[in-house]
Amino acid sequence: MVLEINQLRQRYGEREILSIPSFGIEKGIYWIQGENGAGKSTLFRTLAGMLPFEGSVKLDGRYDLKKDPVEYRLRLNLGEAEPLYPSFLTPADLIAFVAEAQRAPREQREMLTGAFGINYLSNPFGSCSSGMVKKVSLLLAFLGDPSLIILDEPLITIDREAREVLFGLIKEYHRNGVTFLLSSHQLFEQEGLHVSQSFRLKDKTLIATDAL
Ligand SMILES: Nc1ncnc2c1ncn2[C@@H]1O[C@H](COP(=O)(O)OP(=O)(O)OP(=O)(O)O)[C@@H](O)[C@H]1O
Repeated sequence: MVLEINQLRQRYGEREILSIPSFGIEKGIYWIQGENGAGKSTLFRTLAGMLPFEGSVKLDGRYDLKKDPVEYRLRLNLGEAEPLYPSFLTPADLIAFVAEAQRAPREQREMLTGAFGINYLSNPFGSCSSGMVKKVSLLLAFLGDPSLIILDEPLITIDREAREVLFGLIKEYHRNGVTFLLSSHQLFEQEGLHVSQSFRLKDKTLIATDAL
């Protein structure tokens, strides 16, 4: 299995947000739905190793988030819904930093920068449009050699052209064996993206739904 979750519990203070007894997915493209506040972003941040949690999460049947934190993080990339970067930082610096951390080759970095048409790499984030910030965050999610890419609300603020680039990359990476977890309040099927299965985050857990 690409991703395996067991007895996952997540809370903010006293308030429990997630309680997932078990969940697993094989290779594919998955759509995670859920009402506002259901806990999608919390789940994604937990899976990306950004929040402490109870339970276990494993990638590729062997990399345990708690026991193999570096190997695990090299194989899971998260594109956040509303990325926030320090205003003084430039896209060029951030891309170089993440590329190094994810051991991404220079050609991949250049291919992605070109694909998203990201110019003005040296202007700090403070002067970038929200669409540009989002495009940089999406680019970062494709760096390296991930098994799983999680994109939280990837379609917000990006224009039609960037959306086409994004769907092209998802399809290409998927052909090369990468699994995707996507959340969106918009329908992916209308964009020509075939989703393997869809899940709904409800009552703190993930439930399979065939109502696509
Ligand atoms: N850092 C935090 N501290 C305390 N509570 C939080 C924190 N982040 C999120 N929450 C709460 O946890 C719940 C789940 O939030 P989350 O952002 O994960 O939901 P979501 O499904 O991504 O929602 P949306 O579709 O609106 O983006 C919400 O009630 C939210 O207010």
